[in-house]
Amino acid sequence: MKTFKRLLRFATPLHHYIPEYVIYTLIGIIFGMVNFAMLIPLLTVIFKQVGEVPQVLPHPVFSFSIDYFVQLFNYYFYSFIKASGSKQSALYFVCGVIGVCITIANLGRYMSARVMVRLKMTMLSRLRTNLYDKFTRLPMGFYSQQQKGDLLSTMANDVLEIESNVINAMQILLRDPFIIIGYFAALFYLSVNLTLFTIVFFPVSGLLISYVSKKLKQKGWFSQELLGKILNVTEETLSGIRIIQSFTAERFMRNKFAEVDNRFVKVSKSMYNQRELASPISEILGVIVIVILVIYGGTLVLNGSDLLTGATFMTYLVFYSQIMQPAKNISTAVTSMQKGIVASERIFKIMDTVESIQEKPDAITVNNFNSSVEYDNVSFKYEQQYVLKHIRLTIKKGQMIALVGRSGAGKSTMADILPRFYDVNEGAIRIDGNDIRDIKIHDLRSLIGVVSQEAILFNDTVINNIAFGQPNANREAIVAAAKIANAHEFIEQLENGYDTFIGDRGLKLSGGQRQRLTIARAIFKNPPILILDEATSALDTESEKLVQGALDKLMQNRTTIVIAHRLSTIQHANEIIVMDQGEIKERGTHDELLQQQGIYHKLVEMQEFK
Ligand SMILES: Nc1ncnc2c1ncn2[C@@H]1O[C@H](COP(=O)(O)OP(=O)(O)OP(=O)(O)O)[C@@H](O)[C@H]1O
Repeated sequence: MKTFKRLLRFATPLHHYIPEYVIYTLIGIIFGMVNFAMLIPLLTVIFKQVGEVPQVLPHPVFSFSIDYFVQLFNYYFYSFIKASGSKQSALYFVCGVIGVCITIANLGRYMSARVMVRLKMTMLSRLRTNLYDKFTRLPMGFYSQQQKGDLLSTMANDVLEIESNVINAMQILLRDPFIIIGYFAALFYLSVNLTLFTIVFFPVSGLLISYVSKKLKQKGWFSQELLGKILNVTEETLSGIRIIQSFTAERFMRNKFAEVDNRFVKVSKSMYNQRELASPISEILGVIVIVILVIYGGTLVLNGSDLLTGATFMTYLVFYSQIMQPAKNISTAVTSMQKGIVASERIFKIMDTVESIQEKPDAITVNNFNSSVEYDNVSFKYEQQYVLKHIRLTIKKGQMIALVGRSGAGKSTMADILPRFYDVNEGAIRIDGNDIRDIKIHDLRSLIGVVSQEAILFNDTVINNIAFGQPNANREAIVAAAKIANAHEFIEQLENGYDTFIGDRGLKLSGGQRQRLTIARAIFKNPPILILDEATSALDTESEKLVQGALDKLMQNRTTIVIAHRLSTIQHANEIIVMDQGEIKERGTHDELLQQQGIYHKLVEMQEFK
């Protein structure tokens, strides 16, 4: 119930929908019932049971009761026969009333459905947007523990699940109980005896249905989780298709896929089988009651009892049959509601994930970088083990610092903690003397530009990729940035120049071209502090020259941290930091380090040897 209430909050304010919905629904129900009530006069006319037309026809005095409306109908019914002098015209009159009632009832239903569509769309759109916002805010640490497929499944399937289950169920649960109450009132009006008899059936079927739905809830969790796994394998396959094909690992991946798929099929089958059970159970119970009803009521009519005429009994049965559908709807709605609630819980679990990187309420505004970046006794761990230990490093404005060391030494981690992708566990990082945790996150990140090994681009035009996040950027400035990044020439040769769509993740471009675009993006952003994470390591020599040239221009007049494997590119660094197992083992200029004959010396020798 808590989850459901929370879900409803996404559709607030509810008074924009509920009163309107109730009015339209009541119109639908009342005119639907009047429509069936017309059966009594219709059958009476057809079976020629209309008695003598009374001579005096008093117009009934208004009161809000069924009797008033029955008398009003009779008044016009008999006036009509009297005026035309034939019972045939009474038939036309009844049919006319039926036609009008059907139209109004359906109009009411349609309008109430429209209100629900409005509520549904508002709620789903807010839910999706909230989830998306959360995705953009969640820290890197969250993503290293979560699989992309699971998150995509939440955005696509769970939201859809809410659409198809919760909202439809809500629509039914807000409407059909009223239909049932309305029809029961009419049934009581028609025959108290018969109705008391049928009422016993309802709680019995209710208990059965709630038992089935409870079982369904557990499986709902499980099957969505498995669906997420299917998406994970698919996503992995699509992004690694080149490797899968070249390693001829298709069969291996297929087996992996088939394994999760089979488990999903098994769980889904059993879940659907149970869900399907709800409907036949209620149907069988329903038919049993009707049979008993027909025997009991039919006997009364056959015995000529005063309690029930043939026409009333027939109408009673029709009214009763109208209860079956909403009753069945409710039972199905309860089970789908459970399934939808499970999906909502999954969405809320993500929404409730604590954002470990928080901005202090009194965070300070920083617009420029003036003197230094300082790692002051910084220690950091992702999980149990520290991967950075007591790091002390000061980078003065305009300096270029290079981080080198074996794979896993902690170089990328050093870079990631500067824009607060992760927060340090001990010590502090300071920019111009301010602890970065005291600075507004937006301001901090605006000071820093990152060019990483993997060129991350978006499925958009060249221009929007360079001026990423700034839709109204100056075109000339963009072109100037591309020129500095050695990218202008190849962009010009693209089909639509700067307006060319570069495909999913920039797949229409070569590796070097992609990298130069990311450099152009960094140049355009023009941040005072730059992090270059092995930006040239994935390129061939020709491409590397172009990219390195672009990088050199990018680094001019900037404070730069370079993570490099190719030591030739960092010989001019103001300071080279040699890291190993999370610690700084050596530091100094290229020449100083060579003289030390330590780790750096060995690394250089190894590369020269290559
Ligand atoms: N998201 C993560 N969760 C847990 N451990 C991590 C995570 N990222 C990195 N590590 C671990 O932290 C240590 C340092 O990793 P880091 O990526 O900083 O090294 P690196 O020096 O940049 O290596 P490389 O040169 O191979 O990129 C490694 O032992 C690595 O296994």
